[in-house]
Amino acid sequence: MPRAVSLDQVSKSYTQGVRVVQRLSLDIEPGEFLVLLGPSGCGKSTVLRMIAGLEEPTEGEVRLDGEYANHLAPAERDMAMVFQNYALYPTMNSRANIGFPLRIEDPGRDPGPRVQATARMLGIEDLLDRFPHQLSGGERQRVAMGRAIARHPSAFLMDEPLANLDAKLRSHLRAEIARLTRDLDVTTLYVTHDQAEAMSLGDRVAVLRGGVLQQVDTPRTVYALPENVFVAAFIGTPRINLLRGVVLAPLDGAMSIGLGRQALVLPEPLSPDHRLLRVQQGREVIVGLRSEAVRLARPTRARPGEVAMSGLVEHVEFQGHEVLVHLDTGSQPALVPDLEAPRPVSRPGGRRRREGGVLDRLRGRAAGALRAGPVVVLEHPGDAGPARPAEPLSGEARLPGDLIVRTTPDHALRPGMQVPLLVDLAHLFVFDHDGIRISPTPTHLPDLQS
Ligand SMILES: Nc1ncnc2c1ncn2[C@@H]1O[C@H](COP(=O)(O)OP(=O)(O)OP(=O)(O)O)[C@@H](O)[C@H]1O
Repeated sequence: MPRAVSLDQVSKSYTQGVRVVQRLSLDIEPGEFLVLLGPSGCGKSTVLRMIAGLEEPTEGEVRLDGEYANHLAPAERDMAMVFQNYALYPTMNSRANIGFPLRIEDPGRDPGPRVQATARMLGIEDLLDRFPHQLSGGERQRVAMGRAIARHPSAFLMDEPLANLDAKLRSHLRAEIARLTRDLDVTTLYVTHDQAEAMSLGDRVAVLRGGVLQQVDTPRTVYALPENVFVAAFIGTPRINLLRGVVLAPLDGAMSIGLGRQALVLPEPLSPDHRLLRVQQGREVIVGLRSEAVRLARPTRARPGEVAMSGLVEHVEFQGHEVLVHLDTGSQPALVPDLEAPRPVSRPGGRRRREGGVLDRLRGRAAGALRAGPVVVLEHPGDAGPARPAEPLSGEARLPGDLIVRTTPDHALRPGMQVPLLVDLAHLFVFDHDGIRISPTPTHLPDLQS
């Protein structure tokens, strides 16, 4: 039977006063494939290890099928773990590696038939007599999977199992893991920092930042309705364009969002989401435009809901089937500091290291504004001392230009060209200065009690 796994207000501190996981609540349904996604050091493995019983929560409850389980030893939890480094016994061949947990579980029983059936399922029958050093990385990971599957556990806990493999093998094994877990009808918690992996595997994706859960939902929803700017920036390639804007809502004129030298004029009649932006009049916001929200086309080609802008080509990135055009539109990018930075979320003595005056003030103001905790992203380079570039996401460096647009390779584009753009306002995200989504309307309103 697949297991229900619940975390209720779980926190973990390794050092007094430093919580690497903060009041995390999460319910994983029996048979569900849930991916825990976040940058390095955000506490993903710690969560997995607490569920496995390898770490004890400092506060809160782990429940298995609704039963309190904090005190249960790993062996009593009926779960199997698969790690990034395979963790195979070097002196045992694949047959013995896969059969090992079966022999521990029931020394009197011959593990042979179960090992053989597992190997057949994974297509590794011809590898059974080989030792780990005689296997490639992908083959080793298959054997490690076999060892986890053979026991017929009620849950799989996978910690970046594909991280050491090349891209092609990764995508192949990803499909295999999806098929296997579906066929075996087993609850799976899968840890990764690779958003593409998370999106392709998960029934739901839980995004963690600094030990705090930001959002948990289906891949489609976290992409289409990110609750805050961190989730928006972490999910999707190329990374969402985030621009600093100001809401302009004159009583006697059209509403617009000023973006430096240009403005997005919101078409009349205003949509319900855009109407709600009126209360932000005069306030600084963050505008999020995924690359599919903007296209290179003349104003005369505008479809309903599209508004015109223009941009100066700064850099053209040829990718074969498409081209990424980096443009200067005269706006300022909103940076997302610590997107990738591993760091403790609090320090002994209570206060965090000072990272910049405005940033700290905003972070304080945002505290408690969202169940996920503070998500402050609007950086004022002028106020915060020397400007710090945003941390690159998964190696993706932010190249010149404030807007990246995807287009087909048949456009002859060169740096220095001024090009017309159409922005589809149906794909416009607006986040407030604390980084919380205000348009489309948030699904979770701030909890004023907390
Ligand atoms: N045993 C430990 N003792 C002290 N600190 C620890 C211990 N294990 C983890 N940490 C710290 O806890 C934080 C979260 O670590 P964790 O391994 O859970 O993150 P992660 O998101 O899985 O990172 P990665 O993707 O890099 O593996 C990090 O700051 C890490 O240094």
